[in-house]
Amino acid sequence: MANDLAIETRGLRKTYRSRRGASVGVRSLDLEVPVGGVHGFLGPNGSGKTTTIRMLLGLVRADEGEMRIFGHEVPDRLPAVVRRIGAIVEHPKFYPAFTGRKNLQILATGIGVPVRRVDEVLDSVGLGDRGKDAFRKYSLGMKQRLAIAATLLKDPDLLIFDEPTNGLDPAGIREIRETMRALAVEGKTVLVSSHILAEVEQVADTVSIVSEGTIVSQGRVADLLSSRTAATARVLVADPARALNILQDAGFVVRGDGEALIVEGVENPADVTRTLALQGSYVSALVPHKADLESVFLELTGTAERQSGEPTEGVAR
Ligand SMILES: Nc1ncnc2c1ncn2[C@@H]1O[C@H](COP(=O)(O)OP(=O)(O)OP(=O)(O)O)[C@@H](O)[C@H]1O
Repeated sequence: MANDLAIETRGLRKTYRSRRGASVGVRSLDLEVPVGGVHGFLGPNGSGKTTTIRMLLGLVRADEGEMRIFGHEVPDRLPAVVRRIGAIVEHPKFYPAFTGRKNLQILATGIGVPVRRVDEVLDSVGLGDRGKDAFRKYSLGMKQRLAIAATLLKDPDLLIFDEPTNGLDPAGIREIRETMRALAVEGKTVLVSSHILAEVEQVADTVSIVSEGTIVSQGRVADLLSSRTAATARVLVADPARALNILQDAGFVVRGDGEALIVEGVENPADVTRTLALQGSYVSALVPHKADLESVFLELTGTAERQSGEPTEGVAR
């Protein structure tokens, strides 16, 4: 297994059994999360993200497969690596009447972390000047950032956040996103699960896309997109009707789209501009049509959450 991975799973399988029958949590799940940066763990509801995270943290037992965190086999070697992991899996409990700072001081004392660390972690999540306010006065986004601050007390190398933006408004989502980005800049590895692609797309360096309990694609966001770049170009010219004929005569598959032309199967955009220029038709703009992560996600998972009217940001469950 590779050393440059913060998390690695091989052939992970978990089936939940009850009197009502069996339900597959994950099946042959091979996850690879590189060290450093934000990794988006993406998939529709029920695709197995929480099950995977709970298995990694030793909260649920896998039926089959291997898991490693920073090279340590888990759950067997979890004690060796647990100090390097901070996780939010469920809503953490804080005392509503105590200030954010007081809540963290209690936690720090409980886990043997120097209390001076509290102000550092409040600063890290942008709550430095709100630490003296009572927890009950916090917005949902601030509550969630306090939860993130709590996971930072031990100064872990790996942070695992399961749907951290659930229930937050767009401003809260943005704050969490900025917090995750800042953690990645500090050199941490952040695994963040979400079923709302737009939340993760802007912040993730790498992603894995899970569908029905198995990984259907993973890697750098840029690579995932470029591997699926449709070789289609949108071309603007002064005289589209004439340019359309020129390109058709040269063998291009082309159609009109209002003032523009859409040219399919373009391996090299310069071929289009050269062909037109040779006939005295000059291109004013040529925009390659790239796939976005949304279409890749929909294609791979077969879901259409946004198309069914679900908001791209905000509460979604
Ligand atoms: N405790 C459980 N008992 C029985 N089935 C379960 C249990 N937990 C999860 N499952 C099933 O396992 C599958 C994966 O669920 P999981 O919660 O891991 O998905 P998820 O991707 O985290 O989805 P969500 O975003 O809705 O939390 C689902 O079909 C779910 O119904």
